[in-house]
Amino acid sequence: MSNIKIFNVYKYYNGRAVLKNINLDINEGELVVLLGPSGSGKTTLINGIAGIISFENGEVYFNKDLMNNVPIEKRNAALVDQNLLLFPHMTVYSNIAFGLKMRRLDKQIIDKKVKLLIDLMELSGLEKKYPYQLSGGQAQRVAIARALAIEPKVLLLDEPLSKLDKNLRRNMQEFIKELQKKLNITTIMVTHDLEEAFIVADKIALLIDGEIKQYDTPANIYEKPVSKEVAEFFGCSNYIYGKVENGKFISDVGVFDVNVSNCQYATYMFRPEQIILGEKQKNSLKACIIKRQYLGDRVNYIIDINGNKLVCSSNNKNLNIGDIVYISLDFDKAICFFE
Ligand SMILES: Nc1ncnc2c1ncn2[C@@H]1O[C@H](COP(=O)(O)OP(=O)(O)OP(=O)(O)O)[C@@H](O)[C@H]1O
Repeated sequence: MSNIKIFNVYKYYNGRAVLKNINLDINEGELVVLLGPSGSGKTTLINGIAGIISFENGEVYFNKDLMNNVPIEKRNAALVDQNLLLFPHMTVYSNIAFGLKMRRLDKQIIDKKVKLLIDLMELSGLEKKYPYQLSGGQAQRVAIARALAIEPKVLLLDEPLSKLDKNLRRNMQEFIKELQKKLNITTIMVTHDLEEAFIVADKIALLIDGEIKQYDTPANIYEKPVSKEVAEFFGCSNYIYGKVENGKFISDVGVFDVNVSNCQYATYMFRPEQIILGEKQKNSLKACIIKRQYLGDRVNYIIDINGNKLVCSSNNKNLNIGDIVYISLDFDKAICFFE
């Protein structure tokens, strides 16, 4: 197992920086997700960590060893990407054993290691099957088993589940998370799927336009985004603009007690689920429903308060356009961005 340190990494293509000042500290045994929109640099970064490409600037360390000039096969990192590239003419057993045979290990040792992996990856009974006879999820597990066979210190997964359908993908996400914890192997996984990132990650590095915008736990990155840009990436947000004076936030929506004492312009952000629909109370605000979006397990209501539109998510599905409702806002839990 290994910790990973990435320091001041830059990568240029045709004179354009596609990675800018990337810094990451990954603890031994952690699973870090590189999350970001298409073209943000995720694959470039993971390929550089694997040693498939080199960076123009910066350093990559596994433990305290500088990897920059270490060739790919000596880095002790295994990369699994969406293309899998299982050997089509080899059985499941031979595919998993391949790396071990290349290392000329004793046949009995190979057999023992492959059998352990077949158990671990829940592939029993499939040893003699060929890749074309496997389901997508089984083929993914073989690819991961093959990568793990050489006992890498670092596991690198580049969108490994992108070709699976939704249900299979969910099962494999749980599987990868459990496996990674069982083996305690330092892992970096690329995805552009928010839910997948939340399910598997110990920490998420959000990459936008070649820069890490926030590196944090899933809960912090969602609930305490450092900027509006990060907040927007993780879904719909409501913003209330105003001024803070003597511990009061004065806005078009209303005047609220807040814990911010300085006198300045501020924007408070509320996720749709943080706008709570309820009975009329002392501090609740009167609003009118102007639109509703049925989402199965919940409804998003667009409400109007004094001409301000807010989105509010609720599992009360019985409200309709035109209904008058009361909402409460917990400013202690909201994120405040100062202007
Ligand atoms: N070999 C290359 N030559 C020139 N430009 C490249 C090369 N590889 C990647 N790029 C550019 O670098 C940027 C980052 O690409 P990269 O594949 O790392 O993004 P990504 O976040 O993994 O995207 P996706 O989610 O679509 O796979 C893109 O603008 C891409 O066009």
